Amino acid sequence: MEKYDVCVIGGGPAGYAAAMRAVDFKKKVLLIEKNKIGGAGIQNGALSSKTWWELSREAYALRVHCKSTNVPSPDHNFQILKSEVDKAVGKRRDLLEHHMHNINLNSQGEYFHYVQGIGKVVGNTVVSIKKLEGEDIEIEADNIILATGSRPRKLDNIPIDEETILTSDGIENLKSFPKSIVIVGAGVIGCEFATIFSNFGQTKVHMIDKGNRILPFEDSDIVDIIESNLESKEVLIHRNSQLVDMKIENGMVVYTLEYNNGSREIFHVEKALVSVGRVPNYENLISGSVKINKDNKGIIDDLTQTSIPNIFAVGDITADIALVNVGELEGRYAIEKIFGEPERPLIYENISTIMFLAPEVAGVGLNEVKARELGISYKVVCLDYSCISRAIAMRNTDGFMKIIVSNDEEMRVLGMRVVGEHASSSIEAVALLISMGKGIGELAELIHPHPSIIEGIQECVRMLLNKSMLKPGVLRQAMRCASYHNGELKNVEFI
Ligand SMILES: Cc1cc2nc3c(=O)[nH]c(=O)nc-3n(C[C@H](O)[C@H](O)[C@H](O)COP(=O)(O)OP(=O)(O)OC[C@H]3O[C@@H](n4cnc5c(N)ncnc54)[C@H](O)[C@@H]3O)c2cc1C
Ligand SMILES: NC(=O)c1ccc[n+]([C@@H]2O[C@H](COP(=O)([O-])OP(=O)(O)OC[C@H]3O[C@@H](n4cnc5c(N)ncnc54)[C@H](O)[C@@H]3O)[C@@H](O)[C@H]2O)c1
Repeated sequence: MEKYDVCVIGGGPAGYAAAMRAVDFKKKVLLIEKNKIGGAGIQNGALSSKTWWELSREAYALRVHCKSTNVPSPDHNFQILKSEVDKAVGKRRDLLEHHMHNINLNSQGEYFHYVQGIGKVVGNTVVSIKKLEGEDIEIEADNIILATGSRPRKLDNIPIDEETILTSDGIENLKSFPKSIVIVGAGVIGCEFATIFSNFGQTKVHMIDKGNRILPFEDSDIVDIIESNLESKEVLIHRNSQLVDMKIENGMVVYTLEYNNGSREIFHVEKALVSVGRVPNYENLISGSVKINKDNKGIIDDLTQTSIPNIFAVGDITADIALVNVGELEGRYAIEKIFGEPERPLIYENISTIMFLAPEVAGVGLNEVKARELGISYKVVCLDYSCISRAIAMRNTDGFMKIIVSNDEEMRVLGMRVVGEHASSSIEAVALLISMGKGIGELAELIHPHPSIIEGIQECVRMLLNKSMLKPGVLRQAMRCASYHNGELKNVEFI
């Protein structure tokens, strides 16, 4: 039996990151992937949906431009757009494959090994591989990393066939823009696809969530902007209603909603997208003889460590945060823990995220919803994009930024949210401050390029220190500071 220092099952972002970190330690590592390398990070998730989003933004900007110049706007050809998405996905996958191939041509080749097949843990140090080509084998590994990711959660009463009723995995089966689509689950995936379809302007989008609004985990001031932009593109958000039935009839989706007053309404649409969260892939991964602790959410881990000392779980298989950056962080962390000391603690509070909506929403650390849930006393300061020169130059002042700090003298940064153009690049300075546990003093005196969206951060922080250039007492609609304590939010008055 071939022997390895570590065997990684699953070649998505988390598994790939783990395998590459093992190479740094000069360890013999085997990476097993049953499908295509890259997982949901590339194939039917992060990269493909973001390519659709970028294309849809361009299409929307073109429509707006045509309208303002009184020129007829062109139709968007689905097949041409899809081939662009496929090209982008192919490019990223080729990069990884080229990298894997060439790693074997240089001195690191003795460390990195790859096999395409289905891995299963059959003993504490033994993995069986059902190979795509050739005979099945068993290998021995001192350490095993489970990185088999997640899949879309399905609902018992919705007949998903990935042709008419789809999950995000089935989006690639679309052959043209549907005339209409209902999205069940208005979380991150649901809202990103609502944005994409409505940006192209060829699909009437309906949205349903089990909560009474879209993005139920996000602050309401942010949701208001996203909702009103979606609605301006004629997205129908079903509120105060519950999905009671969905079926496929004559190739169409027929769904029934029940409203709060007990009345019902039936809708017909061409397609449905079900995006109600994801579930970890851990079934058929571990033989019954391997006694690993599980609960109803999946394999239990403590900072990647499972109940078996040499077996670790990283990425979406651990039922916490499902993000590429978190998967990569966990993959690298597990390897560092096995072969040395982790370079940094595994802390989830400072994770940066972007939601690719209209406009984009970027965040790091806590939002107000989470701070209240945790019973944390905080101060929040908000600045509207209408006060930021760059947004004015872009002629797009739709958005705002807010910083949340501890409600004490120190004013430690707890989190930040930005909704608007360039949101993603505005959070980095604050992400760094949070990770360093610093207060806002440093931010107030940083020099930013002009004009840039991040200048708004400085003005927010100066507002907290009562030394902003624009005075919140004058621009009450655009600048706001409030303090939250004992369940009560109070405005802070300035000059
Ligand atoms: C539509 C969508 C959009 C997203 N957008 C973003 C985004 O913008 N930003 C972001 O950070 N995150 C995004 N995500 C989440 C992100 O894609 C995942 O968090 C990330 O891919 C998880 O990485 P992973 O390696 O844990 O799992 P996966 O990417 O799921 O990879 C797991 C791999 O394991 C393989 N595998 C499974 N079982 C076995 C087995 N028994 N043997 C061998 N191989 C196996 C699978 O084939 C797969 O390749 C998105 C997800 C979706 C679905
Ligand atoms: N830009 C990004 O970073 C990005 C993009 C896409 C996905 N992701 C990751 O993928 C994960 C999964 O995305 P998702 O959108 O599937 O999950 P989600 O948790 O973001 O949203 C699921 C939504 O479905 C709703 N819901 C749950 N059960 C329902 C039911 N029975 N009927 C109607 N609505 C129901 C929830 O209220 C919630 O709003 C995200 O948590 C995120 O970590 C990240």
